[in-house]
Amino acid sequence: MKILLSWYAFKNDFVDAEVDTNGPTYQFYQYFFNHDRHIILSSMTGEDLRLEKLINRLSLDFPAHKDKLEGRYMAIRDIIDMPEIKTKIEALLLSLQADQIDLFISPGTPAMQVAWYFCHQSLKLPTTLYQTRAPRFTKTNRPELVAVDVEQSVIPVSVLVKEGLQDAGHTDASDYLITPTLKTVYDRADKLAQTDKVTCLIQGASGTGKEHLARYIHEHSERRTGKFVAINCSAFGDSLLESRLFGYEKGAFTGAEKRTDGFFDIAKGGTLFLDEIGDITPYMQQSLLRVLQTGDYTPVGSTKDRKSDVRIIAATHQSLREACGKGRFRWDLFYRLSVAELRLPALSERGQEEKRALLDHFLRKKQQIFRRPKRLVLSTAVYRALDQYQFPGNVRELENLIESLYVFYIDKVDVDDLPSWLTQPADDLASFDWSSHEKELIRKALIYFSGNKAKACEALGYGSINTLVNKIRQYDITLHNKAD
Ligand SMILES: Nc1ncnc2c1ncn2[C@@H]1O[C@H](COP(=O)(O)OP(=O)(O)OP(=O)(O)O)[C@@H](O)[C@H]1O
Repeated sequence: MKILLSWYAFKNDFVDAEVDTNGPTYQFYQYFFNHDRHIILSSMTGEDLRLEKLINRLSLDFPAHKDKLEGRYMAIRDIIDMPEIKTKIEALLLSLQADQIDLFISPGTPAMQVAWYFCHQSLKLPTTLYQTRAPRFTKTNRPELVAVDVEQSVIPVSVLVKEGLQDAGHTDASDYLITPTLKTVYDRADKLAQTDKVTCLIQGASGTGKEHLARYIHEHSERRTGKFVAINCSAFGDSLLESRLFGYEKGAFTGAEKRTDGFFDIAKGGTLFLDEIGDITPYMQQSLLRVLQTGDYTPVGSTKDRKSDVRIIAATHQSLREACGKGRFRWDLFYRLSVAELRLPALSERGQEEKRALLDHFLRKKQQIFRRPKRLVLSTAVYRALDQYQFPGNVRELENLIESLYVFYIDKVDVDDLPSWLTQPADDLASFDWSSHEKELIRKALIYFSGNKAKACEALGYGSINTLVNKIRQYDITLHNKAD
């Protein structure tokens, strides 16, 4: 099925509160619409008169398409909050992934357009971005449809968004749910926050709240007036990571058109959070060790050192001690980083009561964010299903689930509304040996792509080549026909 998705334009699709036949949505129907279905998105929670008006008018003027039209309420709290918009359309796009999806990006706020762009670039779904050129800018005096040519990337969207919005994160005390199993770790974090630059290493599986804890330390320290800058080290190769961290001089490399600050400069007086530190190469380990030992760093292409004034908080999902034992990570860097070590438990280690407490916490939080008058009510069967589900993606998976329920449901949720993978009987998966399955997949991908790791990495959907390299090492995979 070929689906068209678009926001409607609050201003450009209307004149004097009536549908504008020269507006982008109307004109799309006049000239270009050849789809099986069109979902028009509204940022409101419901009862959006404009959306109803637009759908009625399009149905009336283009009766052949009447049954293809559908309005969808996305309840965006702040129409320029890109991460919020991105999260919601990401959930929608994933639910449509079996179809061909055209994204008409002309209508909507700039944040909505950027969110389409990020989702197109990173989700790797069969999406195409379209915009229209208004008649006054075309030779034919008719609108023109322009496909936006954007390469899809292997860098996860979280990295792109995080990088683009370093200042956007803001939390208050109620954002931190400190349940009994987290009490000791957050108490230690409080003590650490009282020191100025003491470095810290947070260990925990993906989604357990490492960045959340790092932000807590920052916000409870004297450094809270400075910036909290987060970077996912595994998403970058050496030269990109080096230039992002330390900055660069004009002309340092092709494309370095002006002197640019790095994250050490931006986070001056604040905190630098280095996620997935275990994935950095020996070269970058050496560079970081130098900053930690001497307090100096050198921008790429410069001969002058700069003084570092950041607290470094590093995080990893793997055991760095083990990596050091195997010679993959430097012990001296490990000791410098782990002056204070904090470990976050997986959600499965935290017990049912804490899982329920987190569920309630996110039901409450998301109600505020979505500005819903009432909290979403989950049926007893939903609670039972969630009790049984293991949440391998930890707190993040649980939070995303509640968020997507708020996107699609207004008042209550029953067990049939849950995604099917979540309600599968647990013993279907209990005997599933993920490691050997993954090892076999990697081996086959490498053989298929004649040992080319970049292609295998893309096909397997790993965010970075380092992840693949580490897994090859971890599973001890050897190929006889290596050719990369
Ligand atoms: N104690 C907590 N209270 C409330 N929300 C939390 C808590 N811990 C984590 N979260 C939420 O869970 C989500 C995942 O947390 P976070 O991004 O910090 O995980 P992470 O361990 O850094 O993940 P990754 O390793 O994949 O980067 C975030 O949206 C965060 O707000």
